[in-house]
Amino acid sequence: MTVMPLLKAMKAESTPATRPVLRLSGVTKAFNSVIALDNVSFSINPGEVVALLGPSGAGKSTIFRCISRLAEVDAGHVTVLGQDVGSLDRRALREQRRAIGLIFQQFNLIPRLTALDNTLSGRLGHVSTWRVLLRQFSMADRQIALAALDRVGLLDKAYQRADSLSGGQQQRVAIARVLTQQSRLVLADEPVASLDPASASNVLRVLHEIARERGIGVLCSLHQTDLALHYADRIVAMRKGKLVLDDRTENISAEQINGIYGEPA
Ligand SMILES: Nc1ncnc2c1ncn2[C@@H]1O[C@H](COP(=O)(O)OP(=O)(O)OP(=O)(O)O)[C@@H](O)[C@H]1O
Repeated sequence: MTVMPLLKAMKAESTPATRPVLRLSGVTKAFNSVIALDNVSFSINPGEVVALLGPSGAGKSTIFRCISRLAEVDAGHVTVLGQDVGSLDRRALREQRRAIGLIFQQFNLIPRLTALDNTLSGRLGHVSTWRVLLRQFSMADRQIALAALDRVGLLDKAYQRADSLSGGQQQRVAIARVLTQQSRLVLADEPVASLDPASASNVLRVLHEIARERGIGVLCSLHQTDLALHYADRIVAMRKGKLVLDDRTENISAEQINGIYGEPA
């Protein structure tokens, strides 16, 4: 099968469900005397890009950690793809973590591997671990990965080492990996913080497009409010552990945005 028909087939099978892919209900988390999250509730629907804003120390990283249960909540619930994260046993938690696509500020690619091999590592949840370790991927897996690289505009770089790519290109490989993983929820922790403005826009545009196309819900922490207003469907803003704004981007004024960062947190 060539790359394009496979890409269409992947689109067809990923019909968006209607229930939220992520829901936080009354999530509270304290570290000793510091209340990092104070009764935080919001949800993300399939196909929706939600920008998570807030000054340093507002609680953004803690939200990511509670979603992947790297931190246990003190109260409230986190529901990922319909499952209460807190109720999962170790095996179910491992499976759920594999279903969540992760995009980090520092790309987290394996530098000496090609763009294609890095993209193929997104098949980890779909094929046995030994196949991944020995890089024994089937032709179908390779086609899925090549289609994903094509989608992010990097098919011509498939056999180039990751460390020879620009930052923006590496981040697009990370998006291709998420596509190959066929995740329905993507957590992007400051994905464009280390990119120049043009590359940052390009990465967020691709992220927004694939969210729409595949019905993927994206939670993306950002420090650049202009990019959030341009590429996010909704903005969720935190301040001192409290959720202070949750609205569609088109309803949000410059004043509201400035208010998030107004005084030091
Ligand atoms: N492991 C920890 N131990 C103690 N305090 C913590 C821990 N993790 C976070 N905190 C505190 O919880 C609060 C929220 O921190 P968090 O890292 O979630 O903020 P943030 O919005 O991600 O900030 P930044 O934008 O700087 O990354 C801060 O006051 C922080 O000092």
